[in-house]
Amino acid sequence: MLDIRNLTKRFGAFTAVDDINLSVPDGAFLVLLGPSGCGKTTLLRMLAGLEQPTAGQIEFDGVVVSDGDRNWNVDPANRNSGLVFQSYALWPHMTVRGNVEWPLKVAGMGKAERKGRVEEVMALLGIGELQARYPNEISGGQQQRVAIARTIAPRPGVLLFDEPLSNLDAKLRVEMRSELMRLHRTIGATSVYVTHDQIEAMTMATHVAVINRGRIEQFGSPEDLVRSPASAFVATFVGTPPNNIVPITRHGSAYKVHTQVTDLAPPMPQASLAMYPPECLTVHDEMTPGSFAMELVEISVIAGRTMVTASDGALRLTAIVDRPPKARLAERVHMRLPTAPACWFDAQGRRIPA
Ligand SMILES: Nc1ncnc2c1ncn2[C@@H]1O[C@H](COP(=O)(O)OP(=O)(O)OP(=O)(O)O)[C@@H](O)[C@H]1O
Repeated sequence: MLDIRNLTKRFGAFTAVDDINLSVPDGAFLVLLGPSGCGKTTLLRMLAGLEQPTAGQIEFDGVVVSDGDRNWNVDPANRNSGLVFQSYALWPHMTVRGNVEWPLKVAGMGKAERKGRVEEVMALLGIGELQARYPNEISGGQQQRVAIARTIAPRPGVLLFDEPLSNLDAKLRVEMRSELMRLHRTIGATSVYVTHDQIEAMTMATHVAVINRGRIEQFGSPEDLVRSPASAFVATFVGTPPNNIVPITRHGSAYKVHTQVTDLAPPMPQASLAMYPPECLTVHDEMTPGSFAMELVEISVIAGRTMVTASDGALRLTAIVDRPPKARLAERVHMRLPTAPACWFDAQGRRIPA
């Protein structure tokens, strides 16, 4: 079990990680998801022991490995964790085999056992044939495999990944994603994976912590986040494409959805943002009752359906529809919302309970 309690990291007056609590069971694949600068790398570095928490504790399998309140930290090499970086950080003067073997040598493993383990992990990552090559003689994707093999060789209980696929091209990323999931199933180590790519998070995670400004916005399964986002931030950060959030304002005795007067009444006075999943919107070539005239800004085919994004300057809406509109880019389309939103948020983006 990985347990994080009241974890805080301040750099001077700036709080990068703000009182985070979460725990995942053994073998979980936890993804830390959030926009640039939200504190996810700082959190991962504290898990790795590279950064000392200002307050709070980290526990691996019931053993405290970092304690910010006591200003105490188990050394990165002695906390039974392994870190895979975005840059592969392989030793350039060592062969593939040498790189994978290195941490085992450092750990004092005997020669015969070492040989067996190196063969085993190289086979697991499919890099056996590259063993005599040097890092500059193999591709980026192969280097990442070597880096992963080197990290898992000493059998760490917790595997930490810092955006490990971000330097790979799109096709290789998808392949490596499946590869990492296979690896996770095989070795079963609890994994923590940092990314700002919500697709990666949604496909790989058993648990996702969405982080915003150093705090957890929501912690749950990928399904929870899409079906039941706890905040407008989560609703617009996850999902392919993400949900639409539309402002609802008072208009005399009635309400307006964006610019249109509506019969819709918010469930509570403070409900001022309505969420509409993209598959619930319709797109029309002509004006229809309640539709918004907007400029078509993006159109693409996704799995045989069409994703249409249109904007009127103040609001941007995305719909997933079966048939593309006649309009071309920069031309006018008419976007229509369903009668009722999927859920409501207050002006601060907090979910209003149904
Ligand atoms: N050593 C440091 N000194 C001062 N501020 C820091 C330090 N390290 C990180 N920060 C700040 O803490 C915040 C969180 O940084 P962090 O690297 O954890 O973000 P991130 O979510 O991983 O972002 P990215 O996806 O861009 O890597 C940022 O505002 C960053 O500028």
